[in-house]
Amino acid sequence: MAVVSSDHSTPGMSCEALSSADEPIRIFTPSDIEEYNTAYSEGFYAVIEGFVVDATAMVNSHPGGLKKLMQTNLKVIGYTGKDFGFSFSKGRNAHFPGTGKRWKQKVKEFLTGEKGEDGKLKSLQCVFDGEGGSVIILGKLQL
Ligand code: HEM
Repeated sequence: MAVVSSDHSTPGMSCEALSSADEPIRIFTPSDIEEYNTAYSEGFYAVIEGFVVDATAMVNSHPGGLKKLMQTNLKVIGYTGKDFGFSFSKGRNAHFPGTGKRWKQKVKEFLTGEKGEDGKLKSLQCVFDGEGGSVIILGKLQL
């Protein structure tokens, strides 16, 4: 089976620095995410570099398989050693550079995009290349 190794790791691609504290952004707590993932058997929220995404559309299409996708929010994944530390560009589960690049481009679009009726930044879809699937960027995680 193919393994995505840390050879693809490109820390400069990380999106964490793009975001500031005073954005009009939807905020989620870890329990919001855990509760959502428990309550909706077909819905799945994940955290990528501190941004909360609806990854339901990836459930049946993640090229690395369902098991790995479902581990996304666990502390064994990612680089922080804590829950919700997943990144496309840091850590042993790093993905191909094109995936991180698309992600960063969409996070920038999200952060500079329109606001919805609630005054918060509107959700934005991020479609990955090929059969890579898609996620919807919703907001930010507050630990
Ligand atoms: C929301 C979280 C995730 C998203 C949106 C996502 C997305 C993707 C995408 C678009 C690809 C295809 C392109 C590429 O390899 O870069 C991919 C492949 C892959 N992903 Fe993920 N991924 C997520 C989480 C994870 C996690 C947590 C792991 C491992 C623990 C993982 C392991 C893999 C592997 C092994 C492949 C390669 C499959 C192959 O070579 O055929 N992914 N993922």
